[in-house]
Amino acid sequence: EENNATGYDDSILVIEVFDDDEEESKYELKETVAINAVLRASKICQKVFQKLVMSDTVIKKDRSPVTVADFSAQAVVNKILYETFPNDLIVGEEESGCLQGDNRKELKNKVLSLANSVLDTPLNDNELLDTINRGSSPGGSSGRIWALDPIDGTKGFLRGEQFCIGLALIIDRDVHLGVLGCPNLLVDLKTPEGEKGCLFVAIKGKGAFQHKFSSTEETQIHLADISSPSAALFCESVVAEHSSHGDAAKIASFLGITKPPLHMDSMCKYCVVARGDADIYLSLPVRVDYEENIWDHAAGCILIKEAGGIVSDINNKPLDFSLGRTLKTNKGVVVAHSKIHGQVIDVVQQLILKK
Ligand SMILES: Nc1ncnc2c1ncn2[C@@H]1O[C@H](COP(=O)(O)OS(=O)(=O)O)[C@@H](OP(=O)(O)O)[C@H]1O
Ligand SMILES: [Mg+2]
Ligand SMILES: [Mg+2]
Ligand SMILES: [Mg+2]
Repeated sequence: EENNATGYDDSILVIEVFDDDEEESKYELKETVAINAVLRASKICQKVFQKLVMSDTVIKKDRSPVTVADFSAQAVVNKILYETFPNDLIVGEEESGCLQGDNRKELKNKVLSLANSVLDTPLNDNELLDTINRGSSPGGSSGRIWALDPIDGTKGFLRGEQFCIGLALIIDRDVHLGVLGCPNLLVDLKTPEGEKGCLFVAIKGKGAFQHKFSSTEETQIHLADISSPSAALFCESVVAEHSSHGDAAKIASFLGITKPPLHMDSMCKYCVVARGDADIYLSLPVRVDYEENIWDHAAGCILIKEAGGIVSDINNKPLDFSLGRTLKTNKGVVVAHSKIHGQVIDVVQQLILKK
């Protein structure tokens, strides 16, 4: 009934939201809260997609798109985190600037009713912007910091392709938890007509797991066992401005890779590598001045580590999540099974660093 204001369709809700008080839950509080928040945000994205109109998307200062779904997903996750962990910091991608001003009232109202359509305790008009802006923490090297991408791969979302809701908990510079909701990702890539909607959970020292949105049953996931990079399937961004497709093609050819790359938006790339559907993920700098954001990598990074892989930058340095909102000392990302990561890095260094 809360949806009347938006007219958004509530009939495509397939997610069975994890219950906070589910007794047999094997997850700790921080894990249950993060899963619950990501599933509710995923639900918003699923139900809004069919109804999106042009005016639901705004172009930000950096010329990237943001939609009502990104804002309401961030509001929902921030609200749920704050209810249980009021002292934790949040580094979230979005801020409320675009929702302010008289000409943005309609947009703001849509964001509010969408958020409230999945929240148990609704936000009021005055709370919305502050709740979104709770994601403005500068980050840093101590304490509990959540890294949130309310929609990673907004361009993929708008195309009806891959995107994800990414949430990670960083404690004293180390990622302890990663939760990724991928509403458009096939549960099994080999069954294209099959079910879509996957939730990934990685807990430091405990492994990486996948759930279907339609069930709370989990399966542990691992990278595919691979001994030679030549047999690898590699994935990279759809968007050539985000990752150099030319450099990736050269690296692949040097490694003897013959399979064409899998183009996919968002941290879904980390997910498909983590569960063994692809073997390598390359994000290769296009611009020297671009700093990667922590919310674009933190959840994916722990997922890969817990599934048996290695994540580094192109210089083979681990990603450093303790330096603020961006990965100031890292360039690009190279993900692969621990057995072949070294070989991939060797070729990356020969080809990219010497150009
Ligand atoms: N220049 C540049 N270089 C690298 N990455 C960039 C760049 N510009 C943007 N972004 C971020 O890429 C996020 C989407 O990921 P993609 O799957 O398109 O690309 S990538 O694999 O991360 O390169 C996308 O995240 P969302 O904005 O959440 O969609 C951007 O934060
Ligand atoms: Mg964005
Ligand atoms: Mg992103
Ligand atoms: Mg985003």
